[in-house]
Amino acid sequence: MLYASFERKHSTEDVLSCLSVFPKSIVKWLCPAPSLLFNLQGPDVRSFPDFVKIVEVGPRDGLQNEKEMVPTEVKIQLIDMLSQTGLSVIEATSFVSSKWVAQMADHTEVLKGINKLPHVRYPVLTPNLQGFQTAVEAGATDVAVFGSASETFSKRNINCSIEESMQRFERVISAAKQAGIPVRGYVSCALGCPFEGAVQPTQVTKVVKRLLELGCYEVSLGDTTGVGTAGSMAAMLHAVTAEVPVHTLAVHCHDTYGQALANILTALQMGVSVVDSSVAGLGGCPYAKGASGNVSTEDVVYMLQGMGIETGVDLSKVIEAGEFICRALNRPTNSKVARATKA
Ligand SMILES: CC(C)(COP(=O)([O-])OP(=O)([O-])OC[C@H]1O[C@@H](n2cnc3c(N)ncnc32)[C@H](O)[C@@H]1OP(=O)([O-])[O-])[C@@H](O)C(=O)NCCC(=O)NCCSC(=O)C[C@@](C)(O)CC(=O)[O-]
Repeated sequence: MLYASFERKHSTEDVLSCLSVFPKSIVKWLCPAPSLLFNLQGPDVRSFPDFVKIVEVGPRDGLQNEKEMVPTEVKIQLIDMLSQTGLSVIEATSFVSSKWVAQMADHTEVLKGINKLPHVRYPVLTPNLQGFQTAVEAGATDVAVFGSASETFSKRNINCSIEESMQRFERVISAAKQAGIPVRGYVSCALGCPFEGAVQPTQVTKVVKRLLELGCYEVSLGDTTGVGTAGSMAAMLHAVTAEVPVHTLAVHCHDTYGQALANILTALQMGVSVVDSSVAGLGGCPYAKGASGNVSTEDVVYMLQGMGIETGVDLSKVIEAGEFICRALNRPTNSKVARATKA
């Protein structure tokens, strides 16, 4: 493992120079755009953060793709178990149309049924004003809007163009401001689109800037189908952080191609300190066929612990929550750490 001998106190330059001893052929194999990653200099290179905020998206992103309806009480118990792990943000559900995502139709019951702890935030997805209003009636105090860097994905996922989505979000954000509710933003397809293929970093930057200008406090960059590599993550973040402060960004990596941890590590190296993940690696997007789950929370916490980076999260309790939901869904965990721990 390339980063096995890394200690947080080593400078990024040390790590990069250590990596450069690998033969070019291995480097090429590891990363299709090694020159970008290994030539990071100046503002791109930062020291790793001392603390990483983990945004748990399992109850929403993890469960939304389940074909069989997951009982509402199972969703509630999962969120209540996750609330006991030290996580400070748990995305609870989404107020989308049940004709589009039937699995989230019990959003109100879920949000009302969970035992909300004062130190935990429970954001919910709200694609439009209608969703926002229903969410507020159900007691939401934190919401998220979700856009895309790809026109085709925007149309398939939320039935409108990117420009139309921004107009919808403007209305949501304006209503949220009046209600004193913070709004997070997502940009899907930040590293590639299942319909259009490559997505230009300049296009991602444009959508991120727009969401921040509208009033989102943070924008999560979604590798929706997990096609990204350390090279494309570095290239995209290089472009985005040239235009917006890095502390306003989060990464949201699906692990379809097994690249998620490497991509997260690259993002941390470039100053990102907010990481989305899903307990047991559950999930996938119903409008991105073939996309597997998010990176598992267990694997992210394990990696960060090994690097001496604080998360405030108790790994064993997350593993317990993962075991609970995998039992309920009758399937094995996608977390390698959970599997290894059990073995
Ligand atoms: C956005 C809409 C609603 C537009 O859907 P639409 O059909 O264009 O909406 P509309 O405004 O034309 O209204 C049509 C009907 O939907 C109803 N409607 C309208 N809005 C709502 C609402 N909020 N909640 C409930 N019902 C709603 C509305 O009342 C009406 O009902 P009818 O008169 O026909 O009975 C739809 O496309 C939708 O719900 N899409 C959600 C898709 C989704 O949830 N995708 C997964 C989440 S995104 C994701 O996973 C990616 C992410 C965030 O994780 C990051 C990453 O990995 O990249």
